[in-house]
Amino acid sequence: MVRSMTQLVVAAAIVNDLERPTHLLCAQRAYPLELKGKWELPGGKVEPNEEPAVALRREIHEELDLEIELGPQIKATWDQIDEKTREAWHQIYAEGGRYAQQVEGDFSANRPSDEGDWPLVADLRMRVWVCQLADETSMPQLRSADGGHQALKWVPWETVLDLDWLPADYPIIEAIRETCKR
Ligand SMILES: Nc1nc2c([nH]c(=O)n2[C@H]2C[C@H](O)[C@@H](COP(=O)(O)OP(=O)(O)OP(=O)(O)O)O2)c(=O)[nH]1
Repeated sequence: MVRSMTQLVVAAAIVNDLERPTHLLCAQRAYPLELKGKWELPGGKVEPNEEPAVALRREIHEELDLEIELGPQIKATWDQIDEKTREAWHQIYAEGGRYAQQVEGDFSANRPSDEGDWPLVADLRMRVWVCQLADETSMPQLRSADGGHQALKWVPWETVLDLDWLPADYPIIEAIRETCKR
């Protein structure tokens, strides 16, 4: 198992109801410029010595001012970044930029992980849980302190894959949808 060299990202697939999920909360990135406009799952990088689940609650609190209940983890169904995803990242970073080096990096470092993490660009992997809002009456909205996103929306399973997701997210969103529609 090789994973010590990679940075762990945690993300929440927030659904309207863990028992009967019909909609997924999708977030649109505002930065960096290369990723602006792409959709993703809210979350972010785990800090050194931080528990992944704690990091996820922290990120969701910082970004959306929400408390979440964690449901099942969506484990990776594939373990290597594929050619299509790599191509897509290359296009995004064609002009260079803050993360360009990650895309040029050694993808083979992103090996299968016993924890079920999904491979992203070169030195990132992502752990994903299906979640729901702890208080179902709360309305997700962007905090002014969350400079990272420009929009949020609840999207039904039927159209969720029509969004312009970050390239590595397509198989992840598919797996979330399959799990939730079961
Ligand atoms: N949050 C999130 N990040 C994703 C997804 N898919 C994907 O490729 N990523 C990538 C984009 C970024 O390169 C990285 C997450 O970094 P981030 O910028 O959100 O992390 P952060 O909030 O801790 O912010 P920073 O301190 O690094 O600026 O993972 C996703 O669905 N959600």
